[in-house]
Amino acid sequence: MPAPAVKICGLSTPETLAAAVQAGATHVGLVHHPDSPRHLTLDQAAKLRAQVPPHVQTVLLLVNQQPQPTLEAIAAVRPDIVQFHGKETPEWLALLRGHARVGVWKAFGLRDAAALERSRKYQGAADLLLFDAPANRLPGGNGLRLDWTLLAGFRPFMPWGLAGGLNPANVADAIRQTGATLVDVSSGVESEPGVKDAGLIRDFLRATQATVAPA
Ligand SMILES: O=C(O)c1ccccc1NCC(=O)[C@H](O)[C@H](O)COP(=O)(O)O
Repeated sequence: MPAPAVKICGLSTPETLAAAVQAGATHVGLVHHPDSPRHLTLDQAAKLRAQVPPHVQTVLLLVNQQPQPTLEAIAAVRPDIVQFHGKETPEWLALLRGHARVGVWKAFGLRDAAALERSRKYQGAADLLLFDAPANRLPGGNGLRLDWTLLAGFRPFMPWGLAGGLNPANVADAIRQTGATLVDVSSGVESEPGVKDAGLIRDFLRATQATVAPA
C-alpha cells in the first residue's frame, strides 16, 4: 500500500502551515467560513497561500457561496483546489469546473448506505469526493467520525478521500479498514478548536506513513 495523500485542514498560522509542509502533508486546507474557529479572511488566506511550496496543493474551503464571491475568492487566494463544503449542486460545480482553472472537491456527509449511493450524482461534476461525517454544529471540522464500515466494500466511481474525526491514534485503522488513499484532518491535530498543534500534525503524518507496506 503506498503512502496516502494527507490534507491538514484549517491551518491559520505560518508556523503550523510550515509544520504541516515539513511533516509531509500533500494538501493544506484554508477555511473561509466566518462561523468557523478556523476562518481566514481572503487576505489572510492569500498570505498563507503564498507560503505553500509548489509540491503541496492549497485547498480553499467555501460553504454555499454565490457564484460571484466564489470567483472573487479564487482570484484572491489562487488555490489549486476549492473544496465545497455546503449544499452545492452537481450542476453548479460542473459549471464552475468549466470556467475556473481550479480543481473541484465536494465534501459529502455520509450518514448511511443510501447517502453513499446519492453521492454518485457528483460523478463528472467534481474531481474528488471527500466523505465526511454529516454536518453538525459546523458544516465540517466537527471532529466527528463517520461509520467506516460504509466504505469497507466500496467500489469507487470517482476519486475519493476520507475525513471526519480522524486523529493520530485512529488514522492507520481508518486507512486499513476503508482503503482510503487520501485522508483529511482538522480537529484531531488541534489542542483546542482552531488551534493547530505542530506535534500532533507530525504524529498524524507519521501514523499515515506507518500504513505503507514494505516493498
Ligand atoms: O474546519 C472547519 O472549521 C470547517 C468549517 C466549515 C466547513 C468545513 C470545515 N472543515 C472541512 C474539513 O475539510 C475538515 O478537515 C473535515 O470536515 C474534517 O474535520 P475533523 O472531523 O474536525 O477532522
